[in-house]
Amino acid sequence: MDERMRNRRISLIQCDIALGEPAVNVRRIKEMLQSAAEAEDKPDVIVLPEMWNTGYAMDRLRALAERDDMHGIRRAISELAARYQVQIVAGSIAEQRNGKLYNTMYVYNRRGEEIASYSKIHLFRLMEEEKYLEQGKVIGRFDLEGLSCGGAICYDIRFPELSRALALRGVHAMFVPAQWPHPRLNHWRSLLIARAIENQMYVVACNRVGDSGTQSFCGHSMIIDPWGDIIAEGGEGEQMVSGVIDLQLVHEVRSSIPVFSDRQPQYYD
Ligand SMILES: NC(=O)CCC(=O)C(=O)O
Repeated sequence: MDERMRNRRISLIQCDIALGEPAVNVRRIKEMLQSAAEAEDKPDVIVLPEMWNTGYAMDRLRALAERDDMHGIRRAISELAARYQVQIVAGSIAEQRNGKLYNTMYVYNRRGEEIASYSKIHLFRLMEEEKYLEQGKVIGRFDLEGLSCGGAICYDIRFPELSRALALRGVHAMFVPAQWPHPRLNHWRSLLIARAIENQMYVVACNRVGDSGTQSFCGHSMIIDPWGDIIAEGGEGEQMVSGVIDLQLVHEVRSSIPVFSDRQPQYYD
């Protein structure tokens, strides 16, 4: 196997988000994407956090959420992916489609083509998502140059059924954009590690930092390998968190403990 296809460098942009300021956020994210893509150790994949265009400005979301590319978000990310020939898991954005609001992840290949989207399935009541957002109805699967990937957005990681459904569809790496606040840092870290161990897959999770209203977001973006070891972890400030993932390790872990052949689904429902 081509070594570059096997080992991939991933960079997570752990950043603050300006509440209800899409123009500010788009400008900052474009700058950060550009500097990530121009880094000496250029990543194969760049990952962004959840709802990075608006933050949780829920009561103003109908006016602020992206519709008809009004802030040029999808076009801008696509152009950056193509210009730097880098793959981008563009976190998620608040968007309006057919009059409904969604929290949606978009994914771009090195040619700037939009290859997948996933709208958050499990809406988080503590941040009033269920009042304002429509839930997604389809799980998110995509392929990054031979790496079989899945998407889960923040609260989704509390539902092991979703990551297991992705694993059963052959996923090797689950990407998790998030806006996860204190005081639940231990849940964030433990759930991500558990999802990686139980599904024997990489978990690549990009959280935001900074304060917004009463919330203080805890960062600690992480790349976790299929054995559950943390290969990169951020602190609580703005930073790039980078690491290399190796598809071969997924196969090695899955053959050392054959969890998928030992499942007994006839007893689970
Ligand atoms: N944005 C979210 O989905 C937050 C989820 C969260 O904080 C949790 O504890 O779950």
